[in-house]
Amino acid sequence: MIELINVTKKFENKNTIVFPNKIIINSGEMVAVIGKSGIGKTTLLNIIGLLDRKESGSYFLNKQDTKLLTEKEVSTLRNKSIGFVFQDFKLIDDLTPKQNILLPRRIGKMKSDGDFEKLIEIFQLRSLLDNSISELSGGQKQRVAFARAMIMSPSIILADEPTGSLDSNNALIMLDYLKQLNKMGTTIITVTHDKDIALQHNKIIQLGD
Ligand SMILES: Nc1ncnc2c1ncn2[C@@H]1O[C@H](COP(=O)(O)OP(=O)(O)OP(=O)(O)O)[C@@H](O)[C@H]1O
Repeated sequence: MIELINVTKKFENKNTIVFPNKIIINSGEMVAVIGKSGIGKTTLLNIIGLLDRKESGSYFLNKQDTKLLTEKEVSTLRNKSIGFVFQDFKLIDDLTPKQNILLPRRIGKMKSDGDFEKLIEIFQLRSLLDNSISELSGGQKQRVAFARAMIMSPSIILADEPTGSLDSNNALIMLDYLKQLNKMGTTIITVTHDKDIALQHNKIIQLGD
């Protein structure tokens, strides 16, 4: 369970974002975060994903006050429990798609490849595994990013505009992947500009008016 109480984020240049007083996301929910450009959607994902810990207010993750976690605890939690799909994918160009997908397992010093085979089937990546990242289309990069986000079987997936660079057909396929994951119990939090995509989630969090 994710619980944010009176959270605000002040950037060094004094930009301040005030989030709703209470944001509660239960385990197993599939939630869309919407709101106009610049309102703070990505910032919210960064806070929930513990990438940004300099917010004020309280953030409880599974009843644990995240302010009390050490940096080491945070990086273990992030690697094991939270999968990110970033707006710009953040794939590593010097690694192949296969190496990118397996990177969290290597960082976590895991000997097995986990669900690698299953994920490359789901995301139809077999023929691309040893290509260069720069040769991939936006949609292909997005599928690699998803497989990497899921390789640790995280309990939470945070996806920033996961359908942003896809045509409408592939956007629906991506949404289906998210729904399948959610059916298996994964909490999904999707930032999206697309009202139709948002309406396919169980809950919508609107930032701003
Ligand atoms: N590192 C930073 N330093 C200063 N201001 C920042 C920083 N990151 C974000 N901001 C500001 O915080 C606000 C929220 O940014 P954020 O990226 O979270 O918005 P968003 O709702 O995700 O926007 P978009 O839909 O355009 O992606 C914006 O006004 C942005 O300029």
